[in-house]
Amino acid sequence: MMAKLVIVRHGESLANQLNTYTGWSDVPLTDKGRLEARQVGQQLQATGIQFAQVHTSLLKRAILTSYIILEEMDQLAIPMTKSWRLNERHYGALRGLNKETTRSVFGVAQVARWRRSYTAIPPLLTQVSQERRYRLVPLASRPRGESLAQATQRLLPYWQDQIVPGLKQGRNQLVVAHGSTLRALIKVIEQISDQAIDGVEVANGEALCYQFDATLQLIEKGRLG
Ligand SMILES: O=C(O)[C@H](O)COP(=O)(O)O
Repeated sequence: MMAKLVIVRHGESLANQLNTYTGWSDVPLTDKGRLEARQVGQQLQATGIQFAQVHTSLLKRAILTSYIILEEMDQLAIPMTKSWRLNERHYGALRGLNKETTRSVFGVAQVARWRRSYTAIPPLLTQVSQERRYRLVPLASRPRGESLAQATQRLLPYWQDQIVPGLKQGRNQLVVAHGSTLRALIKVIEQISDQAIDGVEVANGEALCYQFDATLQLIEKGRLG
């Protein structure tokens, strides 16, 4: 039995527009971001794919992108799971800072490491988030800043327990998440090395489509649009 996994990065957010580090900041979509979401939804609708389940984060830019996609596909009724494990990599004390400004303060090489290396950890916040949405996440599991490697570790249980079983049963899955958590997922699915992952980018509103067999062997990979 074959199943498809479609992974989509949320549309442009206000922070993307302002070129600031976002991470766990809960920023809204811009009008352009909503349009990007609508376009992905229309492209998916045109393929005729039916999803069994949608997975997204606890951040509204991804949640709203999911809703817009499902609305375009007339599939709003499918089960949706929101998990902190799909949240963007936590950018620690960099969040809210302008990416260009940090290049002039910390240097191009350091910023490139923070943004694309697998193991670089950004400067940490002094406290974990106390927001209500994370109340079910143990304090010790809440990051104050993460490397991509650390974000991959907290994403993996979700992938294994919530996404893989459906794929093995031949049920198509949609994941709407963030630049770095999708890089983590792509790394796991395509078995990309720690070094090579620094060259992987996912744009706002970009969708990748994977086809698996019942043993989770990757049969095909495609890009939508
Ligand atoms: O959290 C962010 O700032 C963005 O989602 C992704 O950041 P990046 O462009 O440094 O990968």
